[in-house]
Amino acid sequence: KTSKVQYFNNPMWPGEAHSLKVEKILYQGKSPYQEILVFESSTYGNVLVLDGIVQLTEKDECAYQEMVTHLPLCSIPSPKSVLVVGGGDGGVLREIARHSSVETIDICEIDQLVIDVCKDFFPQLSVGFKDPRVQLHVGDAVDFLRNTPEGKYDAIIVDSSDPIGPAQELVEKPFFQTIARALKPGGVLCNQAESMWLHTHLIQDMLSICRETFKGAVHYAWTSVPTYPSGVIGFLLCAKEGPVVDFISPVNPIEKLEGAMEARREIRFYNSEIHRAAFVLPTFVRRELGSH
Ligand SMILES: NCCCCCc1nc2ccccc2[nH]1
Repeated sequence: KTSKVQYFNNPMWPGEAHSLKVEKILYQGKSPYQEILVFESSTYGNVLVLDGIVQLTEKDECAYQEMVTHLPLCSIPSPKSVLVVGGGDGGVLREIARHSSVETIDICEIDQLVIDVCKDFFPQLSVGFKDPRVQLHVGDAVDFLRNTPEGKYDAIIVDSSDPIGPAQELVEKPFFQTIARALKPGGVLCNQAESMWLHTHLIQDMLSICRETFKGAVHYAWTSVPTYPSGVIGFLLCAKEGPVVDFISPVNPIEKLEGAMEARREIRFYNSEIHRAAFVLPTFVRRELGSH
């Protein structure tokens, strides 16, 4: 029995649909923000679907969670305070916790039901919430950041769903301005930035907003996630001020993390070479994004 997880009319990837074989539906529900589905797939472990869009599978979540976290955190010497916007599954928290320099981890997730469901069905992601440095704020990140003091964070990670639905306002200029204000002078932002195969217009819009808002380096990076439409997803890395951070080579290599053996053993995707490679772009992307 297979069920089409993606529908042909999804505006994010019109005309495309992706299927995973469903062994068993584990949870179906609706929060005030989105429909939530969890099922056991035949070959990718448990799968989390929000409004019909695959958010993560147990098999390939590492590619996304590790890259969205370590690309920014390994690009600054000693991150101490970090904010996660979205990320209710806990995977980014799990990855941040590997950085012993980090002292405080704030997370602002709008949907409590996503957090509860992931605690039940994705224990190896929601383990991130157990770290004593984590402070959970359930609510709208736009309000949260408006009330955040200036210069509070070394790094902000926007682990959002797509800009259709609850995450629409997370790609607009005012939001990026509140992020820039909340960052410390040497601070960095990393946010989910769609697919180079499907969304170069959206990426161009985000890039130009970020180049106006952040005075430092702004680069696009990408990774492979087989269960995402087009098989890739990208990230926008922005430095609040220049020229200290260039992102291209990790100044805080993951291999040097204290207790590296422990931390590295659990890491399944990210390493310092993959970090460098992530910023290398295909020719059509350089052309369309205006290679910087
Ligand atoms: N926090 C999960 C981030 C991914 C959300 C779902 C998703 N999957 C995608 C595939 C290609 C481009 C953008 C995408 N957005």
